[in-house]
Amino acid sequence: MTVLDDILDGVREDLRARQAVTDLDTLRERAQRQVPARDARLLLRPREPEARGVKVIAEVKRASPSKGALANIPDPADLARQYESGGASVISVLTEQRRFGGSLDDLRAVRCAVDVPVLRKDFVVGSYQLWEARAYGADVILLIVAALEQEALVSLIERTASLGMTALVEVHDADEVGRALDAGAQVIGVNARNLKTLEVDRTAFHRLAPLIPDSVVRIAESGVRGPHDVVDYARAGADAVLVGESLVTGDDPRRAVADLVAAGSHPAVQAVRP
Ligand SMILES: O=C(O)c1ccccc1NCC(=O)[C@H](O)[C@H](O)COP(=O)(O)O
Repeated sequence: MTVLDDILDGVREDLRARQAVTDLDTLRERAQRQVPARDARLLLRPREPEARGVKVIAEVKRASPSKGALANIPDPADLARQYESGGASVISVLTEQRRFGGSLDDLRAVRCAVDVPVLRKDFVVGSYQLWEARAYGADVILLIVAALEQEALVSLIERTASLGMTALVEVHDADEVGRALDAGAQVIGVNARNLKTLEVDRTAFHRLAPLIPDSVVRIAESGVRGPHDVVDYARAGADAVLVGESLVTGDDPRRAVADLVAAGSHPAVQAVRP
């Protein structure tokens, strides 16, 4: 059994428990009371070329299967405010509880604290979680190709769009890039972390980005240690980087995000983008 399989087993069990407490109709009503989802795609890839550069998606991440406990984060709303004031374009909130220490309450707290779009980062296995995400104020949802059959992926991408949200479709290899494109993904994240071995290979983005058409937003996920990695991903054509560990383990998250944003928007970086 892989780490991903193990995570998915726990996710399904926790999902059944939540479904027993809150039925879909109740969730739908809550989702309909939310303000419409914000357009994350346009923030990650602005129309004006001069506003481009590499954007930063900053993650609220307490723990991980690869590293164990990372940071205490007693007030995720405060951390999200610091990320936003450092210039993050999107805030990612890990809501998986068992391995990442996150929750839907974290998602709600962050949603209430910031104006930028919020990503629910979890292991989605069914549409109930999309309604949940919208009901708690998410604008973006992560869909991991490796965790889904193709039919489910297609239908979850469609459902995400019908809820007004943006699907960030995560891939790890060329086969998954093909599946994401066939399913209609408009935003693709290449995760440098192998979800079977947990090893980080930053060259994955360089290999897979050329397979992703220009019309699709390209995000480099995982393993960003500092501005030099942003510059490196810019060279390979990233529109954005998704960063967790290096932000939550540092002592000044606002400054750390600001440094990444500065690297991503530097004229020299713009010049090396393909
Ligand atoms: O972070 C992990 O160990 C992990 C293990 C298994 C599945 C997913 C995992 N992480 C989720 C993520 O994709 C990252 O939180 C995100 O890309 C940020 O990565 P990092 O900057 O390396 O914390």
